[in-house]
Amino acid sequence: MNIREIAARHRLLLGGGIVLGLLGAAASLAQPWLIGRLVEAVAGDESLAWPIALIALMFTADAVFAAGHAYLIGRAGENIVHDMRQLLVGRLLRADTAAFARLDRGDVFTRVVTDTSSARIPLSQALAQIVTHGFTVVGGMTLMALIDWRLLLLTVGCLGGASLVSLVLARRVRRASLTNREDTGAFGSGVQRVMSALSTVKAFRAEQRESERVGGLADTARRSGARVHAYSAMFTPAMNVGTQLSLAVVIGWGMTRVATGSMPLADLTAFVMYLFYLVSPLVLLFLAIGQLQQGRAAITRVSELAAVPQEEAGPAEPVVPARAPHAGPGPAPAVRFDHVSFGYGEDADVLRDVTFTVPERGLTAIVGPSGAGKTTVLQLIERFYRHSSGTVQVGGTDVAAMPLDRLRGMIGYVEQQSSLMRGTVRDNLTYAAPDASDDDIARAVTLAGLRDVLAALPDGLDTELGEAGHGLSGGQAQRLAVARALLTRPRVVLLDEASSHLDSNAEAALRDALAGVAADCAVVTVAHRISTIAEAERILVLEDGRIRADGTHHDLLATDDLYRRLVSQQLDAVGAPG
Ligand SMILES: Nc1ncnc2c1ncn2[C@@H]1O[C@H](COP(=O)(O)OP(=O)(O)OP(=O)(O)O)[C@@H](O)[C@H]1O
Repeated sequence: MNIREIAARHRLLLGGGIVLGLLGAAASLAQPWLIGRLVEAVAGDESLAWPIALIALMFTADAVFAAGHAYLIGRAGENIVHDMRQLLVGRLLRADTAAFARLDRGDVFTRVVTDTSSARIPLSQALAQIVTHGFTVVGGMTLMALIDWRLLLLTVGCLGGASLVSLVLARRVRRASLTNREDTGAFGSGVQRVMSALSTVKAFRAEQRESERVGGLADTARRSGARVHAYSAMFTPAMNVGTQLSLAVVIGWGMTRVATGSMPLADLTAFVMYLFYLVSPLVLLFLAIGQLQQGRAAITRVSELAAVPQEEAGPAEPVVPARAPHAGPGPAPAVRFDHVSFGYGEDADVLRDVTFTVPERGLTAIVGPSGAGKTTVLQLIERFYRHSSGTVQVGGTDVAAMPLDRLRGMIGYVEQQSSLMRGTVRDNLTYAAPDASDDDIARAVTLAGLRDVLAALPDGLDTELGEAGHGLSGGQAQRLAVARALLTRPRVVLLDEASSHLDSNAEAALRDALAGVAADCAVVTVAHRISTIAEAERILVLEDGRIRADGTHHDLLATDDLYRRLVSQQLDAVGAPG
């Protein structure tokens, strides 16, 4: 679905609004003509009751239709904004991981919140105004031509010049407002950037520098916004000059003709009234053209974001391979990599010809120097990225042949950085299983070694956490993330251990938790701590994107230099034998 289809979905409301607008315009166009008849009735000493009653009826109809028009168009506009926002949020949540990573968060925020609001204007308000005011202008001019075409030519001559100036201004407004939208997006990005790293800003005493930098962005947005207002502000005066000029000319020449008897006074009165009635729709028509131009810039920005590449959802049902993928005895391995290679974008491969198997149960640790590709392995299991060659299997099935939803339902992922959200501990814990029973929650909490932590919190499970789990220590947050991953009883738990060191109590709690979990399912952990490494039944040593060695802690200590080095670095870091 694209933006125009969204607008088309609300065509009934829009159409209804436009019809009411046209009826209102017709009612207002009838008024000068009726006033002309009133002047005739006064001059002819006829009854005034009918002309006055009709004029009152037209005023009332005009007001009622105008109110109905504004309501229906406003409502259609809000519906369009809502649908655009839903479309964008849906597409962002299902965006391809690599494409999403390239987006600027602040700019995305501006597009979803502000640009959707502006994009509604050309699709509802400006569109309706162009139709109804266009009708009033054309209708008014036709009636004026019927009264006196020579006076109309004079009027068009005076107003035409002003209209040309307004059209030029409309184009300038569009360009200025596009720049202003970009500047506002840049300001949003600047704010987002500092807000997401506020403690870094404080720790490096960069408050003043950042405040000047973000202030500079706000100033750029102010200046381009002022330019939009400067051009917009010239619209009405430009039209006013045209109107005043045409009024002076029409009254001057018209009165001369009335004096010579070649034009009835009633016709001149009606003509001058049409001229007055025409000015406001004409100004609004040009303003609507300006708004249309401004809104087109917003539609472009919304459409660009809606085109963000989407993650492939995989087949609706698992594809049954011709040959059973797992031919060996016993249950299928939890995870299997078979000659897998992968690179981010055009860059060189980060993983090269990686082959390993993770058994159905137990703890498998992945170790290796920084940048070796450990986190990337976990991300390929989750299918955040597609590997370029080889096969990745989870539970004996190729991940490419599985519906994405089912694949991720089999996995519990604990990220390296705190992945908690603002909300209560319970909200965070039950994120993947909102209907989890109290028993299931208690089990996950116990397995993750969180019972004592929860007991010490002021409101237990209902304690409110701040942004990114603010209110818990790093170790507690990590164990809460483990409990969350366990709640759905996944087949495979992926844990990306933070490289920072927890205190020894927290470390022991996490180690016990992992041992408990690994008795039930497969745990694959990127391990930095010697305590985790030593606990693992099997260790994969990754170096520069390749599996260099695998085996138990003791085997590897005896056979692999890099492993010995990694372990001794860890021992140095913790200052105690593992
Ligand atoms: N989103 C990404 N886009 C491009 N390159 C990336 C991306 N993520 C990681 N890389 C690169 O891939 C390589 C492997 O990164 P990865 O995060 O898997 O390493 P790691 O072994 O987990 O490192 P660490 O122990 O420091 O967390 C690195 O060279 C990194 O620069």
